[in-house]
Amino acid sequence: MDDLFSQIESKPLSLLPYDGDVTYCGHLIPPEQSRIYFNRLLNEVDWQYDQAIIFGKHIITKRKVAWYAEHAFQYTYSKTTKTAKLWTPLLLELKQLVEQQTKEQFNSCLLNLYHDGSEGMSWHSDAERELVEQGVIASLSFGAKRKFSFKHKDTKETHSVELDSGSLLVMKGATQRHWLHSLPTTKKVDTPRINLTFRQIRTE
Ligand SMILES: O=C(O)CCC(=O)C(=O)O
Ligand SMILES: [Fe+2]
Repeated sequence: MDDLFSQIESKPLSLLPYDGDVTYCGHLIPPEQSRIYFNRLLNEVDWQYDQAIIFGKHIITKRKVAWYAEHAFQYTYSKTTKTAKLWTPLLLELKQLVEQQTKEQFNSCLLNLYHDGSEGMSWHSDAERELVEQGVIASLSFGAKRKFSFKHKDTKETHSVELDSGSLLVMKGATQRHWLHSLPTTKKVDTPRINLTFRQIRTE
């Protein structure tokens, strides 16, 4: 496992022209290994339908989610509070891969399971007060290739990238302050995708 990176030539691509720092590494994990990770994540993660309160209404999302961390942290978004489950060996293995590549440390991970292209995530930024300010978010994708977009909050400029299976996208610096991101829904994709966003939760 340790020499996985040295086997793969992957020059990260820089996506944003200003006000943020996003890099995309298309082939962090080779296709066959990515397929194995996808299946293991599908079977081993404790997937749940996500709940939120939006305009006072209790909503249950179509996509499934899970949240794991080094402690039973609590995290509030869309007016619902979630408690983290503790790292599993599989998630620790993926965390180690991501930490080696980014030279950063992560203490939690939010996972999303999109059953097909009819499920996505609308425009948002990840700057909840539980997160370290200007912390790094490392996003690992498996399964169906999906478009991922950024939109500047003031200029409305947009930039998109196709997130492939086994790819890593790293968002840091002022990115969350100035840019929104989304996973648009699409009729072109009829297979599932799993995404892991490794995050830095404030501990003090
Ligand atoms: O599925 C993705 O690629 C992105 C998910 C995301 O933006 C999030 O979980 O905050
Ligand atoms: Fe996000």
